[in-house]
Amino acid sequence: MQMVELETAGIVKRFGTLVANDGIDLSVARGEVHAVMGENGAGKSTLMSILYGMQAPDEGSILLRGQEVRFRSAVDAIDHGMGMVHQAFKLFNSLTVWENVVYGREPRRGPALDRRAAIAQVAALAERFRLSVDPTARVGDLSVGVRQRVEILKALYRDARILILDEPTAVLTPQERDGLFDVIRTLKADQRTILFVTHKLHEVMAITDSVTVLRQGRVTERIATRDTTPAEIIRAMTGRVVNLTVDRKPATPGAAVLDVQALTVGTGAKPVVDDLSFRLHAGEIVGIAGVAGNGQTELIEALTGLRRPDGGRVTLSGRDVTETDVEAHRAAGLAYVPEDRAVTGTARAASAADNLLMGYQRKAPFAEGLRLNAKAVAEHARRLIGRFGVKIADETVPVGTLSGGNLQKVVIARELTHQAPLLIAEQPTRGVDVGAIEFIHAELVAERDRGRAILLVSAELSEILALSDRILVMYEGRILADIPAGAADEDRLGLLMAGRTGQAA
Ligand SMILES: Nc1ncnc2c1ncn2[C@@H]1O[C@H](COP(=O)(O)OP(=O)(O)OP(=O)(O)O)[C@@H](O)[C@H]1O
Repeated sequence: MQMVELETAGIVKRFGTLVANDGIDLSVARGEVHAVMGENGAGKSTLMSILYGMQAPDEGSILLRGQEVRFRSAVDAIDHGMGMVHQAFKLFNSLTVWENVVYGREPRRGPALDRRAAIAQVAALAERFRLSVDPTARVGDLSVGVRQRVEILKALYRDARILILDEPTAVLTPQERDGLFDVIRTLKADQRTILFVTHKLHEVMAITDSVTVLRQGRVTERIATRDTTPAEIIRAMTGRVVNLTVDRKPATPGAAVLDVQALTVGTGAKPVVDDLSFRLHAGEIVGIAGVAGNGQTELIEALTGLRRPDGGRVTLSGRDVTETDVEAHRAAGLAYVPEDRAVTGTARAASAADNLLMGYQRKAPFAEGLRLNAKAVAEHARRLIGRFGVKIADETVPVGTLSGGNLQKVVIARELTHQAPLLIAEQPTRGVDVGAIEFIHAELVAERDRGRAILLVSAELSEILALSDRILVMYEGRILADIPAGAADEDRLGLLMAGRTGQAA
């Protein structure tokens, strides 16, 4: 009989009239990898933030190894052996790996920080848990996958017995994901307990021992992974059957909507975007695959008017927009779903209605002279909230309190409903649940079939493969390969994304 490491009994958390956690019982054995799943807004993040001491529950209790605990803060939770790797890493980019890991708990020799001991301890910890990382490297120079390892090291350095991983694979390549899974296995062998929050069913099946499914703040399923199936988990999450494959006919591309010629961002010997050319046509979805940090961000900034390129030309619907700003790009026919929904995608303090309108307020039927037609704005918002299944009380609520996935739906809803010839969608389904992924994918394909040109940037290779008619692989600022979707698979793309053309050919 395995020992129970973590238990919750009847956890309740309310926000006004909304019950985010409605009596949650969780039970996780020591050394278990336990998945926590549920639709957007089901209450996963709320529960994790309670387990990590960031919020106090209104009711219920947490038991660690049979003892009831009450965390007063995250520091208190850490002192009790809790660790958490957030989706947005909390590291200092200008500091080294070891400085980040020991920060706040530095080994000392007398009053002075013992640098050598710190580096040695971090190196030993990395070796023990097979977290390959150079302790003296600067964090800002590291890839996303390695930075995630630094976060895990930070938790282990504080002797985390229970590690919460919040959608840890969202930004990883397949190879990095496999590396993370190896680390998880090593942690498990050392009797560490893992809570794995994810929307990805294949990962749950691959790495976890058991699953708790939440729905509207309640547990609808608690089962050993080997005794269940993805379809059963989906039913527990959504109460319905979800189609995981995208129905899609071959594309019939029309005229070029976006023409990028010799685009360069950055100067010097190695620009971030390096002499890059491609065309995107009406009625096709072109996917950009690449490990974060290979120039995709800068490419998209240059294509959307957020940044002036240092060379080359961008033509949108026949207009040269190279030197123009975002507004001019929008006017020429750009819709844009940005990667960072919380910062550039939405205004957190503004209502859902305002967020669903943003950027389009001067168009009919919303503009009435210099004023807004409030009725049209509200109706438009209510229609989109219903159609996209945004979980929100009504359109007047500020979007800052929405769960991550619901915020993403707001951005997608806004950008899909305006008939711009070009849609640039960055990580369109990051953090959204299976049901919403099914819906968003079907909408993107429908938009393509209506003749839109869609540029899809995604770290999710299965998404690139499911949707793209053509795939461009970016590596070090260049397009390393331009392949028809039929000729691509995860392994080949993974190798290309790591810059390895030889093996992939
Ligand atoms: N500070 C807050 N104030 C008001 N409501 C909140 C707050 N935090 C969360 N909520 C609400 O609680 C519910 C649960 O949100 P939570 O973030 O826990 O969901 P989730 O399962 O993590 O969703 P996702 O998969 O989208 O991240 C949502 O309806 C959300 O809008």
